[in-house]
Amino acid sequence: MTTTTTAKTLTEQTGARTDEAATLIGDARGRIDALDDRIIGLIQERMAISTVIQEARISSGGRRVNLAREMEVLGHYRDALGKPGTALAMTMLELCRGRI
Ligand SMILES: C=C(O[C@@H]1C=C(C(=O)O)C=C[C@H]1O)C(=O)O
Repeated sequence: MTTTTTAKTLTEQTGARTDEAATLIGDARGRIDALDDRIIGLIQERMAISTVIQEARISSGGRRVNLAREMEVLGHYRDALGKPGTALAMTMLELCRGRI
């Protein structure tokens, strides 16, 4: 079987109907990709700090999870981003301390 790959034009890649809109979208997507890389890096940094806290608490005889603190974190995200912020924070907490 032979596979032929044809490069897509910027207009095809973006769904725009004009070259002007395609260029704007292409540039803006580049900025979004850069932001996503930074966000992922920040989440990884948060995971590492959260692990330090959890290990210190467990080593001291405590539990991995502290629900009162998690309520504060959830409230922080909800206040800033509304209901979807709560869902985002719940996913982030799961990344940081696993499923409970
Ligand atoms: C990091 C902590 O430990 C756990 C992880 C949390 C987090 O990642 O924000 C919050 C509460 C705890 O369940 C903490 O107590 O601050």
